[in-house]
Amino acid sequence: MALIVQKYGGSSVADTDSIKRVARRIIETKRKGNDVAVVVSAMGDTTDELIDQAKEVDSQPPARELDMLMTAGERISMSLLAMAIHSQGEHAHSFTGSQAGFVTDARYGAAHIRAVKPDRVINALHQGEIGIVAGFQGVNSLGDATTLGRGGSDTSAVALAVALGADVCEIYTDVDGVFTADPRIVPTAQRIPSISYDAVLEMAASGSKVLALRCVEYARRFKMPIHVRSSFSHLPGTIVVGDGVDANSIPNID
Ligand SMILES: Nc1ncnc2c1ncn2[C@@H]1O[C@H](COP(=O)(O)OP(=O)(O)O)[C@@H](O)[C@H]1O
Ligand SMILES: N[C@@H](CC(=O)OP(=O)(O)O)C(=O)O
Repeated sequence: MALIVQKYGGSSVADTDSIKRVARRIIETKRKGNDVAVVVSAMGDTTDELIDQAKEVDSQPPARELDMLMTAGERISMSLLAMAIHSQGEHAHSFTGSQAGFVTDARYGAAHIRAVKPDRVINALHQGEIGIVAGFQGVNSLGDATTLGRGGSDTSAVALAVALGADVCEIYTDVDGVFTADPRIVPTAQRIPSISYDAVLEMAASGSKVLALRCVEYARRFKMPIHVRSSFSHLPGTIVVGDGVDANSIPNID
């Protein structure tokens, strides 16, 4: 079967009921016979709330401390998700960005991934477990926690998918894929069934926030297929691949 990386954004894990729902979805993919590694974002607006709290105690928080604080959001969701999976009868093991081998440069708040060495995630998969990785974070050469910039979990997911040699990186969100415009603002927007990296990069560059720009650049560089879909439905979503690649060749599209 396939090796699938699934990323669940904050909108998909906004509360504990949502975390249970996402756990069911992950287990469904695993029980179809796939190996599954998951990247998870902080619950709902947690990252914004953490930043607000930082500013309440220090109007100019040191970047190192702000990153230390922000990485806590994803640690909450990753461990709750591992527990929800456990309670539904499967084995899961959660990892911080550092534990999952995300080595970055030292730019707090806007760190760039230098290397991904996910040995512990690979071991978990070999044990038949589901690996859960905190998105949006890594560790610098000083051993300090770093964050990748807002929306950085998409990039974490593609980078993990590339490092694991996954067959597809599925990005789960709260809309049914990539649309011609933001479907929450433009009700007549149409879902795009499949789209090239270049076309989605143009959309991201012109302000569409459905996928982070760096995540698409990373996917294009390593030819990693991305499947954008809703965690609230089983509708087909949007496949993002290079020109000439058959979108139907991507696993787990039903
Ligand atoms: N072209 C587009 N297609 C789909 N969604 C879009 C588009 N442009 C903007 N969006 C918005 O992106 C949102 C999903 O991104 P985001 O809120 O960051 O989700 P997540 O928490 O899953 O990362 C959707 O709710 C939608 O309003
Ligand atoms: N939690 C981080 C990282 C992230 O990517 O979140 P989301 O996947 O919910 O956009 C942020 O809010 O920026």
